[in-house]
Parts: sequence; C-alpha cells; structure tokens
Amino acid sequence: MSLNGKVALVTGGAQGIGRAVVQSLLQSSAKVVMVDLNKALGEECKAQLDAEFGEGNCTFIECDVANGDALRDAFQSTVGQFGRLDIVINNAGITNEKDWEKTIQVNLTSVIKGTYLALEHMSKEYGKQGGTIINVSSMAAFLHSPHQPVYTATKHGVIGFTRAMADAAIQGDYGVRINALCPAFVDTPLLQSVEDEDNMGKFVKFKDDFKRSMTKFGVLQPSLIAEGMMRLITDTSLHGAVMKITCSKGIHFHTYEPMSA
Ligand SMILES: NC(=O)C1=CN([C@@H]2O[C@H](COP(=O)(O)OP(=O)(O)OC[C@H]3O[C@@H](n4cnc5c(N)ncnc54)[C@H](O)[C@@H]3O)[C@@H](O)[C@H]2O)C=CC1
Ligand SMILES: CCCCCC(=O)/C=C/C=C\C/C=C\C/C=C\CCCC(=O)O
Repeated sequence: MSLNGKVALVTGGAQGIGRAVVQSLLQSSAKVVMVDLNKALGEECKAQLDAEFGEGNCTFIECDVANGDALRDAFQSTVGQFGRLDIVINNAGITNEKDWEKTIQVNLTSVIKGTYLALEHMSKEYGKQGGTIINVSSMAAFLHSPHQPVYTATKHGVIGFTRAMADAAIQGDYGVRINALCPAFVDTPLLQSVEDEDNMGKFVKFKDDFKRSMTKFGVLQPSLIAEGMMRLITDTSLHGAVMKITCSKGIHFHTYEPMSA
C-alpha cells in the first residue's frame, strides 16, 4: 500500500527497530522525520537514506524525547516542513535500571507526551484530519524478567495508557487510531546492554537468566517488527489492538477478556 503524501514522525529512528521502520515508511513513499538523541548516527542515517530514496523525503531532528519542550518543537518543525502529520511512532526506549527514573521518563512519560502531541497535530478534536499512533512496548510486559524490573513496569504502562487512549479516541471521535506493539527479543544494540553493569545496575547478576530466555525464545530481526508496524499503519480495522511479535508465533495479537485491563 502506498503512503504517498503521508508524513510520519519516528522517535528513536536512527538505529535498531526505529531505523527499520523509517526504511519501510520510505519504501511506501511516506515522508519521514527521524527524531533521535544521537546526532552523529542520525546524520549518518539520513545521508544513507537520501542516497537510497532521494533527498527531501527524510529529515533528521536531534532531540531528547525526555525534554518535553524539545519534543514539542520536533513535532512543530515536522508540520512546518511537510505541512501535515499522519503517522507517529513512539519508539525511543532505553534499559537503565541504575538510572531507573530516566527509564520511566524516556519509556513511559515521553510516550505519553508523544501521544498527546500527536493528537494535537492529528485529532479531529483539534480540527485536524486524523492519523495513526503506534506506541512501542515489549513482550517484557507479558513475560517479565528479574533482570529489568523498571523497564518491565514502563512497558506495562505503555500498554495500559495506549488501550485507555484507544477507547478515548473512539468515544471522543478523534479520527486517530492508536496501537501498542510488543516485540520479543530483537537483534539491535539495545540487547547488548544485557551484560552492562552501567545499565542494569545490581540486576546485572540476573543476566544469565535473561540470556537463557533469549536462547529459548530466539531473537527476531528488526525488519519483521517493521512489517508488523506497517500492518498497524495500513489496516484500519486494527484500532486499539495490542500486537505481539515472537519467533514462535510471528505477528499476532493479544486477546483480552471483555472489560479486562
Ligand atoms: N531490542 C529488543 O529486544 C526490544 C526492543 N523493544 C523496544 O523497541 C524500542 C526500540 O528499541 P531498539 O531499536 O532495540 O533500541 P536501540 O537502542 O537499538 O535504538 C534506540 C534508538 O533510540 C534512540 N534514543 C534513546 N533514547 C532516546 C531519547 N531519550 N531521545 C531520543 N532518542 C533516543 C537511540 O539513540 C537509538 O537510536 C524501545 O522502546 C525498546 O524498548 C521492545 C522489545 C524488544
Ligand atoms: C537488555 C534488555 C533489553 C530488553 C529488550 C526487551 O524489551 C526484550 C524483551 C523481550 C522479551 C522478554 C520476555 C520474554 C521472552 C520473549 C518471548 C516469549 C515468546 C513466547 C512464545 O510464544 O514463543
């Protein structure tokens, strides 16, 4: 499906899952803004994407999503440059159990802010044309590990917030679809922090448990997560769905009892 004329903003877009999603969006003819903390990586990524897709289709904005004013500016300059916003992927995330408050800020608070900013630019409530928001959670929200308690809490939070907002979008007639996406282990630099005491703090001692889990359940490629993301973007019947992606079942959806949290 062509996304010709659509404009997407992807946080954490310079690497890993975000980078794969940016690539897929460009392949589908969307204009894409990569928002990322890492300036060197973002600029290098933009240069590669310009070479592959042509200049003017992709922009890099250096921004720490934990800085609310900077995130607001990033949304504003996206609309300033491309004239509209249709797709927002709140993807940036970290695993830092030592600085766990930062983990809550990046993985949960910034996803909430990113969702509210997306609505300001896309919701019918604000006189806009509608759109779609995908918030990246994790299978860690379903199968927790002693190795990353606060990370796990943030990923639970992303699902709860997203489901409640999806209901608000229906009842408030926002014209915006909202989904959560939960990958299992994915082969990105994030996974390498598993053995890093600077990130995992005292929980690093549980790394063998985590690595056993990786061996047992397998490790996915970022391209499959991008495929799931594109399905959520293009299939208008999936509003509110919580997509899971695992090696054993591929792309599938979590089922909830009626009225369950
Ligand atoms: N890799 C994995 O096994 C899994 C990852 N996830 C989630 O997927 C998302 C993406 O993860 P990966 O691609 O694996 O990570 P990654 O570490 O490979 O890439 C994350 C990108 O986000 C950027 N970033 C980090 N903090 C930022 C901030 N404060 N502001 C702006 N940009 C920031 C980084 O510079 C980097 O480019 C995260 O939310 C993560 O929790 C979920 C399940 C599994
Ligand atoms: C260093 C930490 C990086 C954390 C990245 C992350 O979010 C990884 C979490 C992934 C999953 C954690 C828990 C469970 C195992 C994964 C899949 C279960 C699949 C079950 C099945 O049906 O096969």
